[in-house]
Amino acid sequence: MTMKLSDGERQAALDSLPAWQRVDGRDAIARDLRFADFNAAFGFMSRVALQAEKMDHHPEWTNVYNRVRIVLTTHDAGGLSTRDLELARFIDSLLPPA
Ligand SMILES: C[C@H](O)[C@H](O)[C@H]1CNC2=NC(N)=NC(=O)C2=N1
Repeated sequence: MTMKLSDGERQAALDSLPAWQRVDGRDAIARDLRFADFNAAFGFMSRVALQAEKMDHHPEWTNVYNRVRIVLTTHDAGGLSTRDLELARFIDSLLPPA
């Protein structure tokens, strides 16, 4: 069973993922992105979607034209887990350094 991160683990994880912010009132992290156009945004989302299926771990996200907001949390654990960190690192690996 996936366990929520402890307070210390959460802080260390956030320190290691500078492009991600905590979400107010939730044990979750978010990253806001802007692409050149819808095609670029949707191409990125497709790559994330394939990885999410592989991991059986899925983002909460919204897309408006060239903007994508991604929120990661582990529903089964009721908060952030190592699965979110793994998916966040994969997402970061697709993007230029922040
Ligand atoms: C049954 C299935 O394995 C689970 O519901 C998976 C699917 N994707 C998931 N995604 C996320 N973000 N959190 C989960 O707890 C989760 N659980």
